[in-house]
Amino acid sequence: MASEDKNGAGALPVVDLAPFLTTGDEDGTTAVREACREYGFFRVVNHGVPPQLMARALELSAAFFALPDEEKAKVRPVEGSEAPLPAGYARQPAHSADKNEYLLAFDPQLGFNRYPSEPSGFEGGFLELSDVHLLLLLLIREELEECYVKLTKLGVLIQILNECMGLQPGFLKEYNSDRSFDFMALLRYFPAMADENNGISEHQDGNCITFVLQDSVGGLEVFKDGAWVPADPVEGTIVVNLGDVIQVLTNNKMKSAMHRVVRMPEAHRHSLAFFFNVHGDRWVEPLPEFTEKIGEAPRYRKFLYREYQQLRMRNKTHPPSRPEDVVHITHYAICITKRMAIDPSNVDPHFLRRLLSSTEVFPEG
Ligand SMILES: O=C(O)CCC(=O)C(=O)O
Ligand SMILES: [Fe+2]
Repeated sequence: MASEDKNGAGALPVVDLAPFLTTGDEDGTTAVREACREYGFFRVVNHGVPPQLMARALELSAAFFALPDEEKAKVRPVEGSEAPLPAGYARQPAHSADKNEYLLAFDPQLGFNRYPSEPSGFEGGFLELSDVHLLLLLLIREELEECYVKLTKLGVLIQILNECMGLQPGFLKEYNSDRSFDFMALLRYFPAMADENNGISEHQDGNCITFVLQDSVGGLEVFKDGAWVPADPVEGTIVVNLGDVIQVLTNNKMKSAMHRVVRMPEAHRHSLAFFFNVHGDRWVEPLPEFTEKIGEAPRYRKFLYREYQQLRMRNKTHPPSRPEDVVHITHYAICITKRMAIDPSNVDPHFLRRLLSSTEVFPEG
């Protein structure tokens, strides 16, 4: 089911979902489990999202971002506009930023996605430029909504994770059965400057699982074994990364993947990230299978997902001036300290280094 990615396209394990999607076969979860325990990233093939649809979604996204700002502002819930937005989501700046810009899309059935009304009068044969824009936006709606629905289905991965975690069959499926907190972000990154190439700083996603589609430019990097490894584009594949919710449920046994995006010189990069989320009213806490049943102390206190999502959103809308005030999952970490008598004048520096890097002293975020 899974194999190492040997084609130089970033050292991500590759998971073939064909057996699982066709027969529900959950064999071969070992490699997924290892990938999740090591650094929380893998790549899926035969995932059920048609490659032409993926390519088309990225193409149309590029066409969207190439529109003038005032056309984009009609569908983006920008500052000052009245476009609807689910509670807790930030409005975006009306003008292009210097590193990246994005468009959020929600479940088409929730009615938050905003599109212009049907353009009329095409029969006349002559299209005003703005009508061309309208037509493009309608096309974008159709294809992106199809892509959204297909990516929602990729959520079956939760059942593979359930197996990997050794949970009761169907537990995660039920825990994560509501889809109303999912959303998708279309992203465009600007070309790197001579002295600055940050696209998105290193971070862990706060959600459950993220699916990333990317064009051929590259720039997504994963932190693995103390180094940044490129998750290079491989046509037709989807990059999967685990988020904080899975890390908390497994009491740190599975990793919320650390990643970042580096901008490339002379090229815009387009990607599409689908955030598979638990419902905001769900309590998130380490499961008994990873705590009391194995005699381990919980490393996080329980929290409502909605509360964490709002704190994370606040990081974006009101960025704290001190980096230590940015909210990460460590906000809920239970610090397990060890009391011991140490004579500071007589400490072996190797012992001290090991002690300081011990997750029992400073739980990882
Ligand atoms: O653009 C990408 O490849 C990843 C984006 C990302 O990490 C995020 O939006 O959280
Ligand atoms: Fe991310």
